[in-house]
Amino acid sequence: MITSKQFFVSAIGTDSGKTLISAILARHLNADYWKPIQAGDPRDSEEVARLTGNTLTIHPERYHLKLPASPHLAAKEEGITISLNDFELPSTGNLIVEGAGGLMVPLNDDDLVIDLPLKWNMPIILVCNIYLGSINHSLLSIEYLKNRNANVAGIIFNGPETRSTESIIEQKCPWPVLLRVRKIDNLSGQSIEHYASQVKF
Ligand SMILES: Nc1ncnc2c1ncn2[C@@H]1O[C@H](COP(=O)(O)OP(=O)(O)OP(=O)(O)O)[C@@H](O)[C@H]1O
Ligand SMILES: C[C@H](N)[C@H](N)CCCCCC(=O)O
Ligand SMILES: [Mg+2]
Repeated sequence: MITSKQFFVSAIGTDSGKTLISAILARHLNADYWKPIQAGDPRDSEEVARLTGNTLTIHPERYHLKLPASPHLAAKEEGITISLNDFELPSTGNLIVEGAGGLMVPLNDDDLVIDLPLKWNMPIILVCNIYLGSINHSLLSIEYLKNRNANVAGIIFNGPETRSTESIIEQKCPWPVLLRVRKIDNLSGQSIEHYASQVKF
């Protein structure tokens, strides 16, 4: 029996590199890509298509909201209430699903981004980008994943090599580091290939 590999990519915050890392993971697994909720433009789906040379299947967003904001707010602006029941996982093999912002970003008054992978029992990959303040944001996210008893495949560091930051997060994190992505000067298919060959699973 062939088992598919499906992961939900979340992060310690927005603008953390989830889209870039989703492209790397999708390339590594030859997986489809799906961004269920896009708030604002440009669309992450277009960036993943560009970075992977239009070779992968990209599933259409369930919501493409105009306002570049938290989904609960962007939806409210358009008179929409997002419900967890609105989302149906694409029926496919390997799949990378990208969240919006971080784990606790609200979809509506009750549900959060993390409720999507929990509903699907989909392993989460947490992107920890590196900046002053990211130790706290990473450890809070890790504690919250534990608190929600989430199925977590591992974490990925994104940013300048900072051993002191990475080692304290690794010490306190029960899941493995799957990849370390450094600043890429010209974001291209080639850089995606380079990192895709380094993913540890
Ligand atoms: N390692 C890196 N090297 C160069 N640029 C990067 C790197 N990581 C992220 N970026 C750039 O930083 C910006 C934010 O990254 P990205 O769009 O992937 O964040 P995100 O987590 O997907 O945000 P969102 O929550 O909106 O989906 C983008 O312009 C991206 O190309
Ligand atoms: C618009 C942005 N690029 C993301 N798609 C949504 C980020 C929501 C962040 C909400 C928050 O944590 O304050
Ligand atoms: Mg993104």
